[in-house]
Amino acid sequence: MPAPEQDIFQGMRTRCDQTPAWRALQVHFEQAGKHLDVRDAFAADPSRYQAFSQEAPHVFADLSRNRIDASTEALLFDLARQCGLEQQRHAMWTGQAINTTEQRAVLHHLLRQPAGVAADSNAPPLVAQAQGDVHTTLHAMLAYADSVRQDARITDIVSIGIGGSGLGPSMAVTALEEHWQSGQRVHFVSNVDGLELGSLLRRLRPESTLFLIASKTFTTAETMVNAHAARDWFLAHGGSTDTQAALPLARHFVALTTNVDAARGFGITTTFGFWDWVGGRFSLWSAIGLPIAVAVGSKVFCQLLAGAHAMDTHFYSAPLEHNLPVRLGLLDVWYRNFHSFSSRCIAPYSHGLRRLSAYLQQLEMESNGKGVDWRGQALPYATAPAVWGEPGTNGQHAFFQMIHQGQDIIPVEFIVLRQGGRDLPEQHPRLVANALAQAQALMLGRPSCCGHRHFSGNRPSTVLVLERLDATSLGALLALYEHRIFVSGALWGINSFDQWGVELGKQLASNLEPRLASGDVQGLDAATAGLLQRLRAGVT
Ligand SMILES: O=P(O)(O)OC[C@H]1O[C@](O)(CO)[C@@H](O)[C@@H]1O
Repeated sequence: MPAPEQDIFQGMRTRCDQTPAWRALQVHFEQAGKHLDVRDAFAADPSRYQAFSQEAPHVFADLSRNRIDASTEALLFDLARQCGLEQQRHAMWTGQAINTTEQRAVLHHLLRQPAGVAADSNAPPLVAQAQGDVHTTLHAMLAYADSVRQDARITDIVSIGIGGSGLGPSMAVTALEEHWQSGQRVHFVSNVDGLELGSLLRRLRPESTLFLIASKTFTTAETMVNAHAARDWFLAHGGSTDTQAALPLARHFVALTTNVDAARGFGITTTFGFWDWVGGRFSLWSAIGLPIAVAVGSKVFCQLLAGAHAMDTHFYSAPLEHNLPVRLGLLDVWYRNFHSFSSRCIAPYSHGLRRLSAYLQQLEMESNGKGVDWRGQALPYATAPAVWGEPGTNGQHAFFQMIHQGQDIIPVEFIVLRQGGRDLPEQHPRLVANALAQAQALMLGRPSCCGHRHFSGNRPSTVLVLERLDATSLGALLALYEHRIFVSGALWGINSFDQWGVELGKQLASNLEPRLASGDVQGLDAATAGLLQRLRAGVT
């Protein structure tokens, strides 16, 4: 941790609970906020829908069914200003090392910035250097992606990576299915459970398979185990480490990593790199996005970047009062810290967005699931909610019962497309009607009925509207979520860009794996020892 005198946030950042606005919000919540009924608010204000709608690039948001009014939002904007949100945003944008526990800048927005934009005059030299490196790597990666798409010998691309090195690319490739045109199949392997890779390898031929090993560090245990298993399979089926051989490993394995040396040690000669200022969960825009570019082609990949850049510009330049990531991030703080809502449901009414919740779980919970502030001091308030969901309408027939009538209030985020996809377009209105009906039912309820048919209503939801599910809209939507998470993290005073919480489990797993073979339980707690003895029968 940096010593206090090195605190780069000195004078720029105040923790939310130490501001006058926080205390004003507490009073407002007790006196008005917790009693707000959205139905009454609509009755009192015919322009509520307009007042709580927000246009942003490629995304329209209806916030009107949330438990807020103009005075709530005004206090939340005060809170943002008193916490130094604008200064923190500027610090991120200009390349200050705001990831203080790892001493790193946070510059994923540069990955989608067009070439030729001048760096801020206050930015450290790293930024101008990074801008050049980004475009050099992007051109090389896109040229390679297009060459793979034209290579008739390659039928299957297998991307091996986990967390940020898997979730984003697999979600985006799934979402952009209508753009797959090359006829090649793109597979994603994350789990160290041999079933995932093993069942896939049974269907592949080494001469027509390209493996992309996606790992920022090139040390993540699951990815390395799977990469070595793929390598063993390749070599056992006619492949060779000799670059002159008929089936050279060097042509069928490519690395997407910041650790070029480790990739070389693995036998890989083609590496697309990125930089320590790209966090894993923010990396789909970098070389980690190569599987996306291979699936949809360079042109569509550039549209994804352009959509995200449009949202970046909005986030950086729109006044807080008209800034969609800011309004959503503030709503998240309001719900988590004043209403004590502990989860948020993501309900994309789009089959293409079926992997979005899984992606957002890492983005939000790994970023903001923290218990200490940037100085390492314990927080007296809650941070990230649990984020979960399923595409509509499937969720309606699974867990929406609880959202309508359960004891917990769970804000829902509906994501709705104005235009459906090319398949069975006549079904799209039914999908849209269901999304609208759910939001309507949550708000209106059916208070006149009692017993089992009683719906209390006043259950909050947000509706995000995209014109259609294309690369531009997707890029904007994902950047919206990235920035919204930045906003709530900035107010909570946490480091949204590290992930120390995953370290302990990794260390313990590497200690336990050899014990499963040896049966040595010395020094283990009784529960782990007991289970290890029970489970080792299956692994020896
Ligand atoms: O890309 P790598 O280095 O393999 O890491 C994969 C994932 O592991 C984590 O470090 C921890 O789960 C994530 O933050 C990251 O996205």
